[in-house]
Amino acid sequence: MEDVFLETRELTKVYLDGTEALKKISLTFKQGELVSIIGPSGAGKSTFLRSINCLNKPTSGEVLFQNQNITRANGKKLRLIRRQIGMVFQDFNLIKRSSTIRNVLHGRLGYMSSLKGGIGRFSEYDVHEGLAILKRVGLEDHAFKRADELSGGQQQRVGIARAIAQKPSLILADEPIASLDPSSSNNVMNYLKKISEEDGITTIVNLHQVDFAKHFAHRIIGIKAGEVVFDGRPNELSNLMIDDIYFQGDRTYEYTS
Ligand SMILES: Nc1ncnc2c1ncn2[C@@H]1O[C@H](COP(=O)(O)OP(=O)(O)OP(=O)(O)O)[C@@H](O)[C@H]1O
Repeated sequence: MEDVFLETRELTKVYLDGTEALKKISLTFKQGELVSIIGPSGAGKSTFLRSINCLNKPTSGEVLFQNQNITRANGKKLRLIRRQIGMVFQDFNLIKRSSTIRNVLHGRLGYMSSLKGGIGRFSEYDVHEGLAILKRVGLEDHAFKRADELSGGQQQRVGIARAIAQKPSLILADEPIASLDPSSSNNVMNYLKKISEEDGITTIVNLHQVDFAKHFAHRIIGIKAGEVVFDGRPNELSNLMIDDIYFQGDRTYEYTS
């Protein structure tokens, strides 16, 4: 079991209104794998991703990250664990009026004293680092533009760059391409995969588009009504299985593979 990097044990989330979003999800993840989570709307994908770093506190069960129990951590310990986990969001979550590079350097804040971080001062080393990271996502020429002057795909690449600035060993991406056109989606997924492979970062990506999951992920996990109903390699995910994951009585979903 030594190559288990991240593990969820019977992870359960029941919201205050009684919705059972996750039902005892037990999974293990290896270092460096790119895993896509698929499933119909309301299946529990976001809840699962957000429960991993306790942004959404699980009701019961445990998350073990490099043998550290995140679910029992709090205060400084939780902050130190979270620093190793980069998040990428559907709506990018950038500071729109700030420059691209400043957004990227926000990923470094977890490494700065709160005083320095609070007034937003970055060292020459940080700026140099920020430019190098922007180069990795092909945005070095946009470093000093305002974030809201960039296209959606470029903004999401800034989101990825900000996550890398954190020097994470795990990236959690919640629907990173849901608001992008197919060409930008392809571009963003290519960068995410390249960085995950080059840096050996375990990456878990929630995706609505099954064809993107099949193309980019090493492994696909299908979640339906809070339970894992598929866990395998992209080539093991048959159309029948996709039907089974998404079928809710009316077969209204679409997939293109
Ligand atoms: N804060 C909340 N309070 C109550 N129920 C919630 C809350 N957040 C999510 N839920 C419910 O939990 C279930 C899982 O939601 P979740 O957002 O995790 O699904 P999802 O698979 O990510 O959906 P989508 O693909 O539409 O984003 C749904 O039934 C949802 O309505």
